[in-house]
Amino acid sequence: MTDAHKFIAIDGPAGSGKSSVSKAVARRLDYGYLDTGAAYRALAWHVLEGGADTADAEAVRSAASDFPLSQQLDPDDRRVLVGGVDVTDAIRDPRVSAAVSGVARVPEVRLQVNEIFRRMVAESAYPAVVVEGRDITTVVAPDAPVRILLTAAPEVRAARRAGELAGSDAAAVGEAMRKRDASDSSVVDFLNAAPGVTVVDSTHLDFTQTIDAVLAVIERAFDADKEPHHG
Ligand SMILES: Nc1ncnc2c1ncn2[C@@H]1O[C@H](COP(=O)(O)OP(=O)(O)O)[C@@H](O)[C@H]1O
Ligand SMILES: Nc1ccn([C@@H]2O[C@H](COP(=O)(O)OP(=O)(O)O)[C@@H](O)[C@H]2O)c(=O)n1
Repeated sequence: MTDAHKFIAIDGPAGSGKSSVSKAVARRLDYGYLDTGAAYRALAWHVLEGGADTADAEAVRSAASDFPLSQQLDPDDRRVLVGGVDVTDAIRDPRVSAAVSGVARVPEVRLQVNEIFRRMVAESAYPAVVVEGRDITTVVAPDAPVRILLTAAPEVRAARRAGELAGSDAAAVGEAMRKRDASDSSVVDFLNAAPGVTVVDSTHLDFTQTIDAVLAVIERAFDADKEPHHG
């Protein structure tokens, strides 16, 4: 059994604002923050570093069997290490973004990293942890008290992501994101909300409004919990 009650689960496609919004929400509430995509990215980096291709499922399984990942739950410590090597910046490289879906497609790897995520949350001293990814609301913590799907229109997501990568053109970034979302969504559905999951669509919300919308969902869920139960 997992400590499902400690999960604030947030899923969504690339560029929807999951990391930035989740981090801000965690800071506001003094909660932990876990970027599950960073773990998949770190494993993709690890496969590439070993000279293999992430399209090779056997190579991915082999890299996963020796994957010394170190990640913190502190929203202000974004460092990710693999075997003592700081890969924080390297895992954002377009080369890793292009390779990561190969890693995410291997079922045994998903089971393995899901256990890492559940253990990190269960063992943490934080009262709750904002955990963001693709399958947190559906697979990793389907019993979480708060489950949110963060979305935004594809062109808005592409523009936001392009704004982060210096010198990149929005069309190329959009196309790379579209490809990755298409590949990822054949593994888990993060484009449609599962029953009980609240959608926050940030297409027409600025950053602060999106944080407030997520905080409002959390507040409502915890207030409803405090209501006396009748019948
Ligand atoms: N509602 C919003 N309005 C404008 N920009 C946003 C909004 N939400 C997030 N951003 C910005 O969009 C970019 C992508 O967000 P990010 O959190 O990295 O998305 P994800 O983790 O879903 O890929 C970041 O630069 C972030 O600051
Ligand atoms: N829970 C998760 C999180 C990420 N992933 C994979 O990891 C990749 C990187 O995730 P990310 O959250 O860093 O991606 P962005 O949304 O930030 O672009 C995704 O493209 C998926 O292939 C996953 O399969 N399941």
